[in-house]
Amino acid sequence: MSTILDTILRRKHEEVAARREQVSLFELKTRAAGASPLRGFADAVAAKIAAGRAAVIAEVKKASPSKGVIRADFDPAAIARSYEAGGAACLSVLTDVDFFQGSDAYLQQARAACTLPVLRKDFIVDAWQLYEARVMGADCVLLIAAALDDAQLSEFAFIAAELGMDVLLEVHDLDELERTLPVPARLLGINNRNLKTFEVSLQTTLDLKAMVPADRLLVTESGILAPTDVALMRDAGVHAFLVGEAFMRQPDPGVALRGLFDGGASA
Ligand SMILES: O=C(O)c1ccccc1NCC(=O)[C@H](O)[C@H](O)COP(=O)(O)O
Repeated sequence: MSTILDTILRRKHEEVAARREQVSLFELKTRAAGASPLRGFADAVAAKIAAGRAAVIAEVKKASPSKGVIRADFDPAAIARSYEAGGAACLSVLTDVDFFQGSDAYLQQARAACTLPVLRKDFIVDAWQLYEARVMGADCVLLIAAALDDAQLSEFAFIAAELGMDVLLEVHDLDELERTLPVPARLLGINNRNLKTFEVSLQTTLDLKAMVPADRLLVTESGILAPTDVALMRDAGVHAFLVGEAFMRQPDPGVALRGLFDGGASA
């Protein structure tokens, strides 16, 4: 049976094929060489943790396949400024159009409005998208183990590194975690959301945590909604968080960030 992830990936291949018709890889590589200077994404996460704080990767997310529209009044620049004031380490900006109502322009607007490093949150299925990510200003890209084979994971991580970008490698189960062990990436995300069923369980991070190599920065992703969720993770030694919905549903996302991470402990 086809899952939502299968549907997203099928559509993403079509979308990238259409985009490649518009801009050649050669042209994109030329543009990438002149892209805006990199902001160290993994360094920003590591710095927060080294200071004893939670490292919050705050997501700019208008809608999702599981929840529909999350934030109708959507101003990426204002959200980015609010997140920076609220103490975020980094931003994550959805650029997928069809399933998340995201946009490349949203990433550019958010990044231009603050000094934070930015993750391009999308479904990377083709190396071409890595150059595209750098051209639009991304400092980090997401590589989802469930969406890529072993060779692609290694090749895409290598190209991202050549472009100077950090990689957030995302896994959801032990098999995926083991597949990522040979892949060079500082950030290892454990997604609490099963992308095939939408089921969310924070237990996913707690179960896999012990198998994550000590040299990776572990990021817990999805379903962090309450201070008790933050405390559960921090007590288990997890100090980096990717959070979207909990902030996007509040009038001021940066104030919500401070509230969720204990009145300023993340700032
Ligand atoms: O959010 C979804 O519904 C979704 C569905 C299918 C694939 C990916 C999906 N989300 C991507 C994410 O991983 C989250 O946006 C991110 O971790 C933040 O999660 P949350 O704090 O629960 O908004």
